[in-house]
Formats: sequence, C-alpha cells, structure tokens
Amino acid sequence: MVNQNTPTLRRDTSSRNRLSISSIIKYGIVVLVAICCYAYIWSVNKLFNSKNEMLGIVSPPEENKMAHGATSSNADMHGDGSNSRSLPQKVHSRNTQNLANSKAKTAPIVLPNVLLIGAQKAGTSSIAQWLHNNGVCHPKVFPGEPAYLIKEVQFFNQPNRYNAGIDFYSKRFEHCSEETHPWILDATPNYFIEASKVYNTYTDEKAGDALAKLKLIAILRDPVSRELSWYNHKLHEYKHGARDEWLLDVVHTNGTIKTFDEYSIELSRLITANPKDAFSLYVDHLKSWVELFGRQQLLILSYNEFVTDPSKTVGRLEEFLGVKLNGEFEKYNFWRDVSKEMPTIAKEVLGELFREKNEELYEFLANNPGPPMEEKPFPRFDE
Ligand SMILES: Nc1ncnc2c1ncn2[C@@H]1O[C@H](COP(=O)(O)OS(=O)(=O)O)[C@@H](OP(=O)(O)O)[C@H]1O
Repeated sequence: MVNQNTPTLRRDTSSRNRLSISSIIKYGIVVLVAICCYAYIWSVNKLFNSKNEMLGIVSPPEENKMAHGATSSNADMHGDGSNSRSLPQKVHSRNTQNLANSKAKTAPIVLPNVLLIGAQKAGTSSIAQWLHNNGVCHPKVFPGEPAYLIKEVQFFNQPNRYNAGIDFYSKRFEHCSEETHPWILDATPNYFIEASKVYNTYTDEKAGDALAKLKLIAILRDPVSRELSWYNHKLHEYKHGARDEWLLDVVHTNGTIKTFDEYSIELSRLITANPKDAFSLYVDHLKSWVELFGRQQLLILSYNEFVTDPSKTVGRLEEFLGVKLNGEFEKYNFWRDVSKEMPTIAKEVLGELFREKNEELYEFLANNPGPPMEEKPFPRFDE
C-alpha cells in the first residue's frame, strides 16, 4: 500500500510543484504588467501637468466664472451679484486659489491710479470716455463680459468679483504699461459707497505704493435731478424690453409705469428706512473717503459746472492729473424717450429728503478744503 501509494504520492507532489512555479511566474507577470501600466500613466500625467504649467494654463475657468457673474449682475446695478452662475463651491475656491498663486509668482499687481467714484448719473461716462480719448488707459474686458465694463470694472461693488481678490482686479489693467499710460482709470460710479473696500485693496501688501499714487475724482449733481435721471435710465431700459430686477421699481406690480411722483414717494420711504446705502446722501459717503484717503487725493467736481462751463472742469482735471487734455465732452446716456421735467410733488418730497444732508455737505467741504484746483466754495445745488 505504502509502495503503491508512494509513486502516486510522488507524482502528485511534482505536479503540484510544477503548478505553483507556473502560478508564481503568471502572478509575477501580472504584477510586472500592473507596475509598468501604473508607471506609464504616472509619467504621462506628470508630463501633461508640467506642460500646462509651462503654458500658464490653470485649471478650469476662472474667467468664465467672472464673466457669468458680471453678465448676470448687470441686472443688479447696485451689485450683490447674487444670481451669478458659478462652479460647484469646492472647485470654485480651489481654482481661485490656483490663479492667485500662479499670478503672485508671475505678474506684478497693476491697480488703476485714478478712480472716478461717482456720482452715478453725473456725467461719469462722458468724462471717462474723454479721458480715454486722451490716452488714459481703460480696463480690459474679458470674453463673455458685458462691453460696459470697459468704463467700469464693478469690482468693489459686486461681491462675486470683489471676493475673487486683488489679482482678479489687477488682470483688468495688466495691459496698461506705465511708460505708455501714466494714468489708468476705473470709472465705476457704484464705488461711491465702497470707500473701505477700496482702501482695503489699496493697502493690501501686494499693492505696493498704489495708495500713495491714487487719485480719486467725484462729480456731484443735485441729488433730486440725479434721482430723476436714474429713474429715467431704468424707464428707458424697461421701455426697451429689459426686465432685470434692478429696474423693476419703476413699475407697479400690475405692470403699469409709476410716475416719478409715485416713485419719489417710495424712494423717500426707502432712503429714510435705510440711509446707509443711499447714493444721494453724498456727505455720509464722502466723509468715509476723506477719513481713509485724505482730502488732497480727492477732487470733487460740480455737475452743474461740467454742464454749463465744461472748459473749467477740463482745467481742473488737467491740473489734478498734471497733463494736457484735449477735445470736448460728448453726450452719453442721454435718453430722448423719457421726460426731463421735474414734477412738483417729487421736487418737494425729494428736496425735503436731501435738504439737511446737502447743508451738511457744503459745511463739510468748507471745513475740509480739497486740492488747490477745486472749486471753492463748492457750489450749492439750489443756486
Ligand atoms: N457731455 C455732457 N454734458 C452734459 N450732460 C451730460 C453729458 N454727458 C452725459 N450727460 C448727462 O449725464 C447723465 C448720465 O450720467 P452718467 O454717464 O454718469 O450715467 S451712468 O451713471 O454712467 O449711468 C445724463 O443725464 P440725464 O439726461 O439728466 O439723465 C446725461 O444726459
């Protein structure tokens, strides 16, 4: 039995041995192939990444994200940008981070050295265009962004843009070389109520000496007629089919258009309830600018003078910027399909609403004189 079994046993053992050797060889080949595949994928990936880095390609679309934000927040002239489309949150913030890191290594920060901070509806488009005609550098508009950003970057007033950081803002001005463009302008009237955000950016450690070089220009218009102009702007857009949220306060809920009298009564209620964000309460906002930036960096112009004696306004701007400026102001944002007449009730309601703050403004400007070329005393709106 033993002998009979032994060969069998022997035969079985040698076959098992042959099996296990061939299995080991097979497994070895599989492992080797797996290692080779992994090494190949890793090296291709590495090569691709380093090529992207060399070409300056960063992961997905920071620009697209901003373009969406800007386009949709066009419907929000006061700028909370809340309806902007965006990437899923995690990807979104990582991309912004990547961009910031790569820019910090490569491009120096370029900030505008002239900000036309408002007031809205006080001839800012005309002044901005005229300065651009005179060689003052204007912001770059990126693909997908609305064309009006060539005048106004809307950086400090739109949270989705402001939160993208100083590198995002700088990118709009990187084409403005100091040799060819001594002056770089962002003319965003909505900045008028954003003094502290502007200050934070200009004192960022990346901003260098931008704060010391910064010139601020404000042009003030009688707030009552400024409000009529803004109402007319919205009405004009509405008549041309726009239905964005920011302009819907010119219509009743049933779709009929509010008269300016009706609009003014509501506006008066709103401003009384929330004066902080009211653009027409000039003195409140100017106090913040003066406190943060001083008075000599800020030139305050009169819209009334700009309309009635523009050559004087030109002279003040020339002196403030230290350059010769040519040509005339052209008309911008002048709508013919709206009435410029000031109705009686609105005049009274808004006149009363702004009276006190206007007086405070004249007093504040008298006690805090601006740079030498500024008109003094600042002309009263009711003169
Ligand atoms: N060159 C010139 N001279 C006199 N008045 C002018 C000029 N250019 C523009 N305007 C009037 O300014 C108002 C528009 O101001 P803005 O360009 O600042 O508007 S905006 O804030 O950019 O939307 C708007 O005022 P209203 O007509 O009262 O609405 C324009 O007609």
